[in-house]
Amino acid sequence: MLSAVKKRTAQLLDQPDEEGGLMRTPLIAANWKMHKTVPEAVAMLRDLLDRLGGQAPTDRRVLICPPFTALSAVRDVLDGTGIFWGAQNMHPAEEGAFTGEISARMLTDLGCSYVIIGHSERRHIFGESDAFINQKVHAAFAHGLTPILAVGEKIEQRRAGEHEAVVEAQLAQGLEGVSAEQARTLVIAYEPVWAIGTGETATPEDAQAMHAFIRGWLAARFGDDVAQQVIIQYGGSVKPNNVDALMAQPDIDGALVGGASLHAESFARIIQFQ
Ligand SMILES: O=C[C@H](O)COP(=O)(O)O
Repeated sequence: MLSAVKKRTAQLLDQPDEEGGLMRTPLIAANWKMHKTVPEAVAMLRDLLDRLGGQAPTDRRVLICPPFTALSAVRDVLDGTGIFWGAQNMHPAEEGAFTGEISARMLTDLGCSYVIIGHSERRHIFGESDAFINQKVHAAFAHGLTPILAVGEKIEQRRAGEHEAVVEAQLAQGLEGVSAEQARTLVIAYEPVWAIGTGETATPEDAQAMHAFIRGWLAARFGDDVAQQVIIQYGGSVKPNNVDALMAQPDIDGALVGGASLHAESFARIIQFQ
């Protein structure tokens, strides 16, 4: 039945649709990575809000993940606008001698709703393991943060036909010990590593195929009803000129946007996908 699941946009967030079915509210997220000072962050968001008429759209969810240093200022600008803010990473411990790290408590103290966990740059540049990522997922849930678990294969793994196996292993290990009730609120971001920051996007069909595979895995692990509620974002060179085709795919429920989220004009257009 999963192939029959249609993405539906809601007039009111998180409400059952008119058919009594489950719906997935699209989630468009900005991952600013290591970009923007506080004044730059504030200026971009004011520009973005102007372009959106001062408020988040009601039929899709918008999330900004700035660097830690800008979170407080981002909260001050976004509070009351309906746009969410979150973090790009966190440490799984409550607190302690972890120089340079940030805990879930610190993020919720700043009003964060989401945290990106297991981004490929954390996995491949900073050597984060699936076991460590799994600890972060549990810590996020324990503090009421929604984890955005990022998964995706490298180009050599795709060429070798290993992409589904790679993603399956990342899901299985990253979600070890997660309950069905927790999984219901989860976000997965599929980001093929070869498409990140390269301008090379997966075709809508290739992305859809992997998203359907991920939803099938979630259904087998947590049940169909849970799988139908999980938001699965695509990330990797999402731009104004390709977002519509990507978002038209039935299992692509949102976008995790890097480069094109840094500028108000391009990010506003992505938010306003058709
Ligand atoms: O988290 C975002 C992704 O890494 C995508 O980045 P990109 O849009 O610059 O390719």
